[in-house]
Amino acid sequence: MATLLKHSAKYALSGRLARLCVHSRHGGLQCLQPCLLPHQRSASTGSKILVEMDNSTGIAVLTMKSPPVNSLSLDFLTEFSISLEKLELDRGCRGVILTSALPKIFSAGLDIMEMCGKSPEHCGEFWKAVQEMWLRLYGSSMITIAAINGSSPAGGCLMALACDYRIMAENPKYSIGLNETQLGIVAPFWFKDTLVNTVGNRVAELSLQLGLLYSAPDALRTGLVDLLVPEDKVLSTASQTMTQWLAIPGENAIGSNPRVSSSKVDLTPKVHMVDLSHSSESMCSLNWIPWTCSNRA
Ligand SMILES: CCCCC/C=C\C/C=C\CC/C=C/CC(=O)SCCNC(=O)CCNC(=O)[C@H](O)C(C)(C)COP(=O)(O)OP(=O)(O)OC[C@H]1O[C@@H](n2cnc3c(N)ncnc32)[C@H](O)[C@@H]1OP(=O)(O)O
Repeated sequence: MATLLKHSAKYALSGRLARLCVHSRHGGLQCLQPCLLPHQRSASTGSKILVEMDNSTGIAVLTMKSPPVNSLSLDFLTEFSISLEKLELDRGCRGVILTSALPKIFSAGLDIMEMCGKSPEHCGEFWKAVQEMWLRLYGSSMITIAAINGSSPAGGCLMALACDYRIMAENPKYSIGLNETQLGIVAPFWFKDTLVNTVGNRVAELSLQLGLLYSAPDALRTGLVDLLVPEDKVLSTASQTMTQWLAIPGENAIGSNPRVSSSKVDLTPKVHMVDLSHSSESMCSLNWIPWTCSNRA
């Protein structure tokens, strides 16, 4: 299922985002305002996300800047997906580094306020935006690297897992993991699949059943992250790593889409986005009963 979703991700725009993108073409989306910086750099900043594009390297840095904890609200997720889609459509952009402007926090995951006392319609829209974020990141044809410079529980961890590579600050106070069961909720199957793809069945099984949050060193040990570096080196290491990844042949490979790197599969649209909001494990489904769902990998 994850593979299917990944393949469908790049080309599928669900309702809200599609509407906003059309809206933006008419100049109505006020949150993304481009401005030019020296040295072939350009930047666009919304209220929650800063995108800095270096045209000489093809590397964009997408910085989450939504205090206090970069929680994934509907507005945040919408801005995030739009930003990523813009980069996806920019043929000059080949790699994206995802990081946080906030001290000590990468992302606190889904915004709890979005999940309390809201209408079913709002929940549906919110949940669709969560899916969209994941589909866009996981299915991106760009190289994606998470520069994890703070704690990253639950949905924050999912964001990092959806990237191709994870570099974390080696601060033992920072933690990362899918801790949903500790909150009395179940990580949906596609969260689970993303974790299994990274750490394997047994580690994922234990992580999900116990809702484990790993310290940075333990995250490295389990394979949840790929590299630990001193805090002040997270971003520079991510840039260096990105440069190495981008040097791998791919762009001119026979039959390849010039935008799709060698590490990515053919993303020719074949299927449309699966509406997970109607799945039995979705928060919006009438059948969604958290304690009956299994997290077994
Ligand atoms: C909770 C679920 C409700 C029911 C949902 C029902 C159905 C859902 C079905 C399926 C969904 C399954 C998937 C879920 C994925 C998720 O992401 S769930 C969210 C999980 N997130 C967390 O558990 C993170 C909780 N936060 C923390 O651990 C810490 O805050 C932190 C991020 C490590 C930061 O710690 P620190 O000490 O620096 O700061 P504070 O704790 O003092 O927090 C500061 C400030 O931020 C607010 N806040 C923290 N996390 C969130 C959040 N996720 N959403 C919104 N707001 C958050 C916190 O309340 C403080 O606010 P203040 O008191 O107003 O200053």
